[in-house]
Amino acid sequence: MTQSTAQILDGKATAAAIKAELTTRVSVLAAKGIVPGLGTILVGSDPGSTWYVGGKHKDCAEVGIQSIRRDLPEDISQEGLLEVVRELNDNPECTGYIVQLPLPKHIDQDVILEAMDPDKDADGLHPMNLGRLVANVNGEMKSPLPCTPKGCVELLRRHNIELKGKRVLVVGRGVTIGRPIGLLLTRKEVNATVILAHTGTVDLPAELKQADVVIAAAGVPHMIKAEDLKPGAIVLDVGVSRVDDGNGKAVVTGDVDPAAADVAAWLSPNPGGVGPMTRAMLLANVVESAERQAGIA
Ligand SMILES: Nc1nc(=O)c2c([nH]1)NC[C@@H]1CN(c3ccc(C(=O)N[C@@H](CCC(=O)O)C(=O)O)cc3)C=[N+]21
Repeated sequence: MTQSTAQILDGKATAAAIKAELTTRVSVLAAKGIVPGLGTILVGSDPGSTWYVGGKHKDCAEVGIQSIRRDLPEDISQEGLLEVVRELNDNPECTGYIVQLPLPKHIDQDVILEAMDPDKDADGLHPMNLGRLVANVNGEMKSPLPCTPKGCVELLRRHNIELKGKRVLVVGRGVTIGRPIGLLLTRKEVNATVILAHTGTVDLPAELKQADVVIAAAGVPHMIKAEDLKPGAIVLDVGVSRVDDGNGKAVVTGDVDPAAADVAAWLSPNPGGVGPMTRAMLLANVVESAERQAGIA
């Protein structure tokens, strides 16, 4: 076995630092009589989703954000879910909210996301906010950004890693990461060159070999092999899969083969990398939106 050489992109420590900063900003808002409130809508009782939603409420308590929870049965109708969406749109205590994904198959995710008030969209997944991200390549973004892409950019920025002029390969075209992240990375303040690979890509190893930066967001356990990477690459392992550990216990597994640590210059661990950053960026979106509503930002 060769020795691991990659430096760690520590999402856990970085997220803790961001949460401390957000706690201060929440107390500034509190002094003006404003309490940000995050709503969550969870449909069904998938253990993974239930765990994520629980984590979001814990995070809120840590930084002083109020949280509002709507747990709904798996068999709720689309109209029933829309009613809850409208209730949170109109609820003044809820300054931002998320609908936990995935939704059950009988519900049209696009209809639900479009029914949200874009100003309360804490995930940055409303088509209005995704559209604003498409339209704006320069200057300050005044609308919420998708949490995981925002977390990736922030994780690199806080490790002083510049992407200007670098060739970035994004693997995966999902709406929460793969499709929006290129829009962020090609903004003028980042200036990366981005290639988006997906299951229709013909020669993924050839693309990987040329990439200075790899953002692995396919959700396929260990699909990115160490031998395919360019030596010295910067690798963000974003995919999350739950895999049986052989003893009937589910363990979180990323998209990147652990041996990548011998080839990459920087590697975000999974767990402990982009996941905690996603959670921190959700809190940041809630605070930023409350600041905008208060006329501070
Ligand atoms: N509307 C919506 N917004 C989301 O942001 C969203 C979603 N739906 N559906 C599911 C995915 C997944 N996701 C994660 C969040 C945190 C960790 C996280 O903090 N993971 C820890 C612990 C991992 C563990 O032990 O389970 C870590 O990486 O260290 C992971 C994954 C948000 N998602």
